[in-house]
Amino acid sequence: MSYTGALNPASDSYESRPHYYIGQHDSDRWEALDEDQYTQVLNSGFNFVTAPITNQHFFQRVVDLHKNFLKEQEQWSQELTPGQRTNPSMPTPIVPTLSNEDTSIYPSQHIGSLIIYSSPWIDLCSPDKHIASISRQVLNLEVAYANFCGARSVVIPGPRSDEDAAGVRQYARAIQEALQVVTRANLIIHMPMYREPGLEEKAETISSIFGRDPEGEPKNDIDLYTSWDSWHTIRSVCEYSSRVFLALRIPRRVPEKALQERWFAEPLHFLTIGQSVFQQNRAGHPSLSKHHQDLINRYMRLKNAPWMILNDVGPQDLDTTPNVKAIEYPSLSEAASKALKKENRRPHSQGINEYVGYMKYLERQQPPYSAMETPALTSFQDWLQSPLQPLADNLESATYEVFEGDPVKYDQYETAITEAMAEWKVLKKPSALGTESEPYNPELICAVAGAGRGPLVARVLRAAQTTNTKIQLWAVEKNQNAFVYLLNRNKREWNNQVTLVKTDMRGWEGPRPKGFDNKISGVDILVTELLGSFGDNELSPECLDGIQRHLFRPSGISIPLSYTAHLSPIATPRLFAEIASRAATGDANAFEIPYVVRLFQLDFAAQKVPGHPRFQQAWEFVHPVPILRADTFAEEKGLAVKYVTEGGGSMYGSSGTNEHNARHCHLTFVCPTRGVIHGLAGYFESVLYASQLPDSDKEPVEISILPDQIDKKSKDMISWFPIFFPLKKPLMFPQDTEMEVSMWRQTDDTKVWYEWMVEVYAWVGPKTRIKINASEMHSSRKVACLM
Ligand SMILES: C[S@@+](CC[C@H](N)C(=O)[O-])C[C@H]1O[C@@H](n2cnc3c(N)ncnc32)[C@H](O)[C@@H]1O
Repeated sequence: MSYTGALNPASDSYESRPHYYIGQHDSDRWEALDEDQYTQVLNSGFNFVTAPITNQHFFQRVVDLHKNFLKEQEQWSQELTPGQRTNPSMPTPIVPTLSNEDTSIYPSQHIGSLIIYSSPWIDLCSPDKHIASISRQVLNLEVAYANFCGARSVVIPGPRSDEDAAGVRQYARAIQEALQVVTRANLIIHMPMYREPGLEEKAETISSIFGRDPEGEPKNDIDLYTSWDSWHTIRSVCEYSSRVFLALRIPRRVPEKALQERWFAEPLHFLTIGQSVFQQNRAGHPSLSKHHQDLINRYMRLKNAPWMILNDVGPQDLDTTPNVKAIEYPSLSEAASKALKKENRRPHSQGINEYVGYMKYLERQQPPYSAMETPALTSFQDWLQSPLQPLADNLESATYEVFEGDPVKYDQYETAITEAMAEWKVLKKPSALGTESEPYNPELICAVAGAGRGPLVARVLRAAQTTNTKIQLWAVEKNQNAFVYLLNRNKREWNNQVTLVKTDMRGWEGPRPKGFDNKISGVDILVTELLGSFGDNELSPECLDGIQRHLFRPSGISIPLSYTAHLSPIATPRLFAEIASRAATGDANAFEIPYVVRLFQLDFAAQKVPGHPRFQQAWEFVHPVPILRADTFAEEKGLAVKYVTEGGGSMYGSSGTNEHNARHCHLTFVCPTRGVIHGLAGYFESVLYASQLPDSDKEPVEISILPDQIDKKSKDMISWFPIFFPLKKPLMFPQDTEMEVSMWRQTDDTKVWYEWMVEVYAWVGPKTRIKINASEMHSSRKVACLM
C-alpha cells in the first residue's frame, strides 16, 4: 500500500478512525509567519502552525540587559572593601515590558488557531539566581502578553535536565507563578518521553550564552523515568491544575511499554515529532518504525486525542525574512480556501509536505474504531458518575433503556437460564415423588426479582421455549413506574402468563402456583440482576437475603450463583484533578465516595508478577447464602467459613443482622517501577450458572468486567463501567515496592459502605520491610441505604 498521493479525504472514512491534526513548528523561527507564509504552510497539508511570542529583538534586549548587569556588578564589587566583597550581589535587573518591536503576534479573532511558543532560550532552572530570575520575568511577560492576545495555549520548554532536583523545583514554581499571571490560556510543558543519551536537543539558552550551562558527563546508565519525575514535580507544585498540559516529545527509540503507559495517563495535549525521529524507507521517503506507529495509534485512542507537531520538517522554501508588521491571521478555513484559490492560479502545485503525507497515510492505516469505540461510549471515557442506587431510588425509563442496549449481558443470562432449566429437569426428576421440603411440581417455578422493564422476563420465556420446559413465572419489581411498563408488556407480549408483583423483594411472601391449592410454594430458579460495578455495591447480597429464603432446598438455583469484587491500584491524574477541583469548590465528600467511571486514561501501578497478579480478588458472595445449605454447599465450593456464618458481630448501636454481608480484604501488589497512584480501580466478575451435574465438563456461564477477562468471558459487554475509589492525596512509591491495599465492606442495620487505605512498603534487607508511605483511611460513610 502506498501513502504517496496523500490526502484524499473522500477515499477513506475519516470518521471510522481517529483524526490527525498536524501542526508545523520551526525551531529557528523568530517571527510569526505572515499571511502568505501561513497559507503556504497550510497548503502543504498542515492543519496549524506555531508562532513565537517574542523575537530576536527582544532576545537581544534581554541579553544586553544581563551583560550590562554583569558589568555593573563587576564594577560594584571592585568598589567594595575586601570585607564587603565576600558575597557581592546586586538585585537582579527588571526586564522592561514588551514593545511592539519585540513581538510579531497581535490580538486577532484568529489567534486561537495559532499555537504559541514561549522563548526556548530562557533557563528557569538555572543555579544562577539572576539568570533564573530574568528567565522567570521573561516567561511571565510572554505568557501575560499571549494571554492578552487571546492565545489558547502556550507551549513552554520543560527543564533541560532532570538531574538537578532543586532546578526542577524552581522551574515548577515558575510555572505555578505563570499560572497566576494568565487567566485563560493553558500552559503546555514540553517534556521528552525520556532523555536519550547523546540525542538531547542542544538549543542556545541565556545560560549557555553566559557560559553557565551545566553540561555534565553523558551518562551510560539511563534512568528512563527521570523526565516523568520532573513532570510529576511540576504538576504537583501546580496542584494538578486543569490548565497545565503536556507536549510530549517522541524519542528516536521507543522505550519500554511501562513508560509509554505512564505517559498515556498524563494530560497529553501535543505529541511533538522531530525530523530525526523519522527514518527513510527504501524509496527514500520519511517513515516511522512500527514501534512508533503503535505508540501513536495507542495515544490517538484517547477521547481528547493529542494533536501532533512536526518539528523542522519544512516546507523549506518559506520566505522567512523578519517581519515586523502586524499580522492578521485568517481562520484555518479562510486560509484554506484562499490557499486553494491561489493553488488554482499557480502554474505548479507546490504539493503536500512529504512528512505530512506520510502521517496522513498512517492516519488511514490506524485500526478502525471497534464496537467499544462508538462516539457515545468514547464520550464516557474517564467521566465520573455517582453509582446508581436502584434500591433507594427509582430508575428512569431511559436508564433501563441503556441497560437493555447491551445484548451481551442478556445473552449470557439466557445461556445460564437455559442451562439451569435443562439441568433442573434431570436433577429434579429422581425425586419426582417429592419430599416435604420439595413437593413434586411438574412445572418449573421461576421468579425474576428486580425485573425492571422486563428484559430478563423475556429471556426466561425464551429459555423455557428453547428447552421445552413448562414454567410458571413471577416477576417482582418495587419501582412502581417500571411496574406499569411490565403490566403493559405482560398484556401485549406475554399473554398475561407472568404473575406480576409490585413489592420490595425482601418482603415478598413467595409464589402461590397454580395446582398448589393456593398455597405458598418455593422457587426453582431465581433470576436477579442487582449487580453494580463492584459486584455487591448496589446491595445485591442484602436484597437476595430477603428473597432467597423462597428457593427450594436443596435444588433451588440462584442466577447469579456468585460474584467477586476485584481491585488494582492505578495512576489517573485526570480523575484526581477533577475530584480535587470538586473538593476545592465545596464538595467535602468528593474524595470519600467511589465513582462509576469508564476508566481509560490510566496507568496500572502493579505489574503482573507470579503470585501477585495485577487484578486481585477482594471478596466473594455466593447465593443462596450458604447457611441454609451450609454443610454441603460450602464444603463443595470450598468457601471460607466466615461467609457461611450468619450474624456474628454487631456494629455499635445495631443488632448485627447484616453482619454476614460485611467483608474485608488485605491485598499485596508488586510495583517494580517507581510512580504515583491516585486510587483503586474496582471491577467484578460473576458466575451466573455452573453446572450442578456431577460429570459435567461444561464451562461456567460468566460475565466479567475485568480488563484481562472481559474478552474471554463476556466480550463487548458494556453494561458496567469500573468503579474508582479515590485517594485524597497522590501516593508516591519507589521502585520494587509492595503496595498493600486494605478494604472493608462495612454495614450496620441501615446501610452499607466501604473503607479503604493503601500502604507502601520497601525491602531494605533480605528479610526487612519498612513502611515508607501510606494513605489516609477513606470511608464512604453512606454508599447505599438499606431502607
Ligand atoms: C439493575 S436493575 C435491572 C433491571 C432489569 N433486570 C434489567 O436487566 O434491565 C435492578 C432492578 O431491580 C429493582 N430492585 C432493586 N432492589 C429491589 C428490591 N429490593 N425489590 C424489588 N426490586 C428491586 C430496581 O428497581 C431495578 O428495576
